[in-house]
Amino acid sequence: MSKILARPPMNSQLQPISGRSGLPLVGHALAYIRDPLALMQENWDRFGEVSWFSMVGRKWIAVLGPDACQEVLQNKDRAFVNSDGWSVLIGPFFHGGLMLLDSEEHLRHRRIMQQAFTRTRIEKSVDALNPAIDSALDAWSPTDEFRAYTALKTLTLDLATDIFMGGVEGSTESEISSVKKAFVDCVQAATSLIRYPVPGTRWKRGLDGRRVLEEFFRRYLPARRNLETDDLFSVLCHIESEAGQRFSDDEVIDHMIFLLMAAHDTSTITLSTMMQYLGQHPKWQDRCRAESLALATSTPSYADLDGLSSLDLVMKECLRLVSPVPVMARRAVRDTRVRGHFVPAGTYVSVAPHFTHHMAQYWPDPERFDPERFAENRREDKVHRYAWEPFGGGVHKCLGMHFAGAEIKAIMHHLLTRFDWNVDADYVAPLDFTSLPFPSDGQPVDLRRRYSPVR
Ligand code: HEM
Repeated sequence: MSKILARPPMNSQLQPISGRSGLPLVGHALAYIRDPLALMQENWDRFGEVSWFSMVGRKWIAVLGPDACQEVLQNKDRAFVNSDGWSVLIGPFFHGGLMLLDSEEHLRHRRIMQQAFTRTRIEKSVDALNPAIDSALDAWSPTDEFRAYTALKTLTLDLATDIFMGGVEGSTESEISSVKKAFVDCVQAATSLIRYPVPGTRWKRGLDGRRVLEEFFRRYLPARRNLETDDLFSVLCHIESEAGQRFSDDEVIDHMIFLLMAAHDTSTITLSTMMQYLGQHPKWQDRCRAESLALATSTPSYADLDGLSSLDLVMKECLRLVSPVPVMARRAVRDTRVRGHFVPAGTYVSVAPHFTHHMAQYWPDPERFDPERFAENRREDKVHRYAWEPFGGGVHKCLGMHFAGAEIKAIMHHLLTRFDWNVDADYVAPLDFTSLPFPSDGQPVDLRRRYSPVR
């Protein structure tokens, strides 16, 4: 049965938001985890662009379609905040991260952090990534049931500790592995159903993990302040905005913990989606491999990676098919409107690019893997400014998107030149959306060592 969220003020001409509460206690949480697209499609069919649904005792509005997403993300009247929205999901573990800040504070931090993602810095990161990827892939042992997602997750976490922390000279191997575990605990805690620090729960492990990460970064921070190197940890200690503002020690720590999270699962799922579809479409795999081999190097520069045009089309298509951040959280801090609907102060808002990416109105045959839709002669993504929005939009648009593209292409370049792989044409990844999407079977691929690596 549908109910309205709140009655609009008299004479406002605004529509109420209709929706449904789902199962007792859990609401639509299980339906979302299993198949968010089906849940959103049902809301779209029944209620249109703006509707409400319930998640573990809390009502959220679903903002669907590019027009509605654009309105919230552009946030012209500043009625929506990130902090109160994201905090209920990940706040205790990732507070202080750029995505959880608002208004002037957000602007100040973003202006400083932008200096960490300039073209020159990304070029240096690519130079550091190449040998790290190369040596990590030496450890891959191909099999016909190789768990690609699982291996990619380890790879990207290793790269993050290398590239983001510079290995942190002086730290021991056991310290680094406890940091990795603490980080994973924080990520997993964000989706815990029990949200109290009861011993033995994911929530408690997450809180403990946060403490481990804080202590670790605080211990090594003075050395990073003293010596400027190219890793992100050191960079955050030294950058300043054009107005000369810098991060305090606490701010560096908060940002490091958040950036590890922002960079890790998002890149991993993109890579694993690319491996899946390239495994199912050998012509595309050959085409991408031919471009990579033509570079004839195992140390491609950022510009080289930029020139891998087929890989770029594949990456964009995979970001469309499986959006690493399927929904973005916001909260209304005062009464406002979305597409003519009344949104009362306090409403939790989920903006859903993943749904837009599968709308047949904008993407012909949306479930088909068709990278050419992004080619210059088609540019289906241009049909609406917010038709393709895997990196969000507005003032919180992903700051790491160019870094992410470079890292993903660098890893794919190394994979394509070393291996070929095959995935059954009928395989459908069993995606779990408990947090960011991941294939619950670890994504098996038939992986073969094909070429001796280009040196
Ligand atoms: C395929 C990979 C990635 C995807 C799809 C992705 C997606 C997103 C999205 C959708 C947002 C906006 C969230 C919102 O508006 O609430 C975001 C924000 C952010 N991302 Fe990414 N991201 C990726 C990789 C990265 C990487 C590699 C980094 C850093 C190294 C990064 C750093 C950030 C930061 C700092 C923000 C917050 C920006 C702000 O609030 O001003 N992301 N990302």
